Amino acid sequence: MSTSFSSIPLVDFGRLKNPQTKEAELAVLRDAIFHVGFLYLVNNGAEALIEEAHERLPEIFAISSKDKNHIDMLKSPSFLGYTSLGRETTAKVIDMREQFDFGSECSEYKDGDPFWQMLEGPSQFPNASVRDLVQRYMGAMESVSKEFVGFAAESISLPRNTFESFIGKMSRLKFVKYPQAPPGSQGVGPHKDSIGLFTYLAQDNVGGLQVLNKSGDWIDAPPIKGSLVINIAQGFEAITGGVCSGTTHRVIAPTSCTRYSIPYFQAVRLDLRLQDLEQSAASIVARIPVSEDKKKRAVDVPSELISPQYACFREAQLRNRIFSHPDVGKKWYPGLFEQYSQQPVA
Ligand SMILES: O=C(O)CCC(=O)C(=O)O
Ligand SMILES: [Fe+2]
Repeated sequence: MSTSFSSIPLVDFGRLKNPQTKEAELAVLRDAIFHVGFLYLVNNGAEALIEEAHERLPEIFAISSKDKNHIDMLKSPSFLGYTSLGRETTAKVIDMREQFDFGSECSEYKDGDPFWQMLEGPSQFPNASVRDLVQRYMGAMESVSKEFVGFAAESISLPRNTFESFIGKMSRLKFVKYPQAPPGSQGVGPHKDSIGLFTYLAQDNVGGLQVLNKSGDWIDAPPIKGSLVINIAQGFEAITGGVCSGTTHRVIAPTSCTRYSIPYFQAVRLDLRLQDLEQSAASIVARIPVSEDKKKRAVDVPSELISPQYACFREAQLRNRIFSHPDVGKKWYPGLFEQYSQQPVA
């Protein structure tokens, strides 16, 4: 087994569901989880909806600035809504992308709730037809992702329901537009997804997504029509005690056309505290067969969720949102913004 991958493995959902092929496909999934942290899920059953959503994106991004501003993310302490080009930052560099962030339906923040509960709240939609599309799309992703974590558990020799109790309330969905930009521009900078268990990404046919391997080389994740690119996010990394680590990735901005993408971030429970997690992680980790490949990546970004600096997931996640969207962070969480600005992630 090579320790540094040079391509992204492909997992067939149909084969996972078929008892005749399940074992063989679980071995492919296990390899992807232990060695790569990224995979393509083909035959996922959401192909028609993925195509429909991608067909709608150009028209959705073409709505007027007035309508976009009406649902600006600045209005949302839950970091949901519209973000115009140049207002998002990753690894301290501005990302060349414009986006709408949505969340699955959940109850509103009430007076007396802990302040971090504001991370989960109502979405802002530009119109009813986008709301309908988002709700259908999130429903489909919720089913795929729930089934997928079951297979992920089985692939690493854990009971199928191991991760179910870690799934959070509000998953997030983004519609993203990367405009044509000068060569070498940052679409989104190197990062590990902080806000969930796994991310399920539907790319268009342009390309530009790259994944960091253990030798420090950037490996292309070229588009495969109808597939979902799934990657381990920091929640799953933390729950497995860092054994199944998240993989750093980035997007190089397109130089000759616009690129669109739709990432779905499967929620992890925000109320988990590091100490609860340490206990659950210990029992999970004890049952995971030892990976043959523990090699750390040569170059990497730190994982906020497993940093001892943050007491719990919600704090780590809040910090991540505040840094990604500093204008929203400053407005709603000015004290934390100041405090986190002084502290690099350990
Ligand atoms: O747009 C993409 O292909 C990836 C986006 C991404 O990595 C993210 O939003 O976390
Ligand atoms: Fe990402």
